[in-house]
Amino acid sequence: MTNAKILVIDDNKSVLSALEILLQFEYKSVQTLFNPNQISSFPNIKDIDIVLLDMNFSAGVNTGNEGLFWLNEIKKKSPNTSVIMMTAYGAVDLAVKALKQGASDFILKPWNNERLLATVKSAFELRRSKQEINQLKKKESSLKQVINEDKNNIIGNSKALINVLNLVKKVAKTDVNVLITGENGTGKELIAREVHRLSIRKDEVFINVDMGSISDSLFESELFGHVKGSFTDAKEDRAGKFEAANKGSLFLDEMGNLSLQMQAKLLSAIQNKSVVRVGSNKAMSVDIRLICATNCNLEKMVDEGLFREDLLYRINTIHIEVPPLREREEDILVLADFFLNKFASKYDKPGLKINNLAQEKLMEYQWPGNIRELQHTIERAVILSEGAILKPTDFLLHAKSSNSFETELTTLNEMEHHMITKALELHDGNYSAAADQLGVSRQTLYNKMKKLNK
Ligand SMILES: Nc1ncnc2c1ncn2[C@@H]1O[C@H](COP(=O)(O)OP(=O)(O)OP(=O)(O)O)[C@@H](O)[C@H]1O
Repeated sequence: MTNAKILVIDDNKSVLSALEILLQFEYKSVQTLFNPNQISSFPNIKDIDIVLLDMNFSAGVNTGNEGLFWLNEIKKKSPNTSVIMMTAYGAVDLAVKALKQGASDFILKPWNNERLLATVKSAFELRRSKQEINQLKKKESSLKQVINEDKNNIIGNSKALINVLNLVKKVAKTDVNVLITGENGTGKELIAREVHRLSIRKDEVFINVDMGSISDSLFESELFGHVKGSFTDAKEDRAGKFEAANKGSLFLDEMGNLSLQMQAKLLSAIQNKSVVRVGSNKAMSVDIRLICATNCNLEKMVDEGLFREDLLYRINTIHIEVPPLREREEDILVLADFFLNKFASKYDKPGLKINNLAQEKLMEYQWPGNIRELQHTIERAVILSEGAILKPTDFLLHAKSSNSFETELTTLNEMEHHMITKALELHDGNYSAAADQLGVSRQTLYNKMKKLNK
């Protein structure tokens, strides 16, 4: 027995009782109305799943207009109830009119029992699917809201960041493909989400794919989907990321890690604006806004034959470069404060402050890992802190360098040589100041320089 509520409205009592008997075998609740005027006072019409509605009520009149009138009344009170029209004077144009005005289907009298039951059954299934779709839509939109609220907290007021955000504002609405470059941890993903949030697609999904973590063998299935049985682990049909992002934005991170073979497959999907699931031969069109990101120099990779030039042209209609944190010093303490508050509340340590010396230490550091490193450094300091004031020793920083020359130094002598040169440059050749900065006496500095033949 199906758990559905049916209402039959007809001015012929023998029709009402025949349908009541027939439908009661299949459906849990069957109610009848002899006079359609009772619709307005009918309790809980919104709970009714299916209405079977006669088209002609006044004796002698058979234009069907009464039925259309009551159809509208029911739809006004309960838009999601399915209404099946019944008439003894079946005419295609009347059926089309009723369907156009929102009826789900049409039955001719005298009816065939089996056909009538099949019509009611499919109308009920349609109603159930519509209810599920509505619920899913509500869920989806609240999830999207959570995602958008959570991720778009771009902190900082440096000129470099403001320039980036201004560019984002300009390009977001245009729907062109965007390439975001910058060192690791500079906030490329955050910028990509901002492009989406300010775009015409903001109410649709933002799908994020880390290209660096997808193996060549799973690339097509992950991005384009697969059909059941197309390979051993394909237990059921699955949509790929392109399909999932349809109507929204697709963010492809770590683009520099793609093999040439994968680049070719990606290019074809982008060019054709369609994908073919693995194991299928049917192309499905997709409407996506592509946002790509990388910390690699793709132009250089093109010169070296490691990246396809045609793919680069496709993805970088607009190029946004996110500057490293060391080039936007004004943001360091603002971000540090932001993360301090965030983690102080997360770890229940209210009122934490960073003292001046510690602030200086944070300002002087080069932040090779950029904002992600700053975030982790503050989190670690908050977790390990014992007092309310965070001091320099609370911040564990790596050697003060991020530049490749320094990280390439291999011997202690090379390192000493480099540090002494840097200190002298910084203090315009003043030995005492340089020695002070290096934490050695003036004499030790002389001795070391002699040893290094400086
Ligand atoms: N301006 C900012 N304000 C607040 N948080 C930021 C900002 N920029 C980056 N972050 C945070 O720093 C972390 C790293 O940012 P994100 O993942 O966007 O960087 P990325 O450049 O994409 O890194 P990767 O290249 O490693 O993928 C994230 O937790 C992000 O929320």
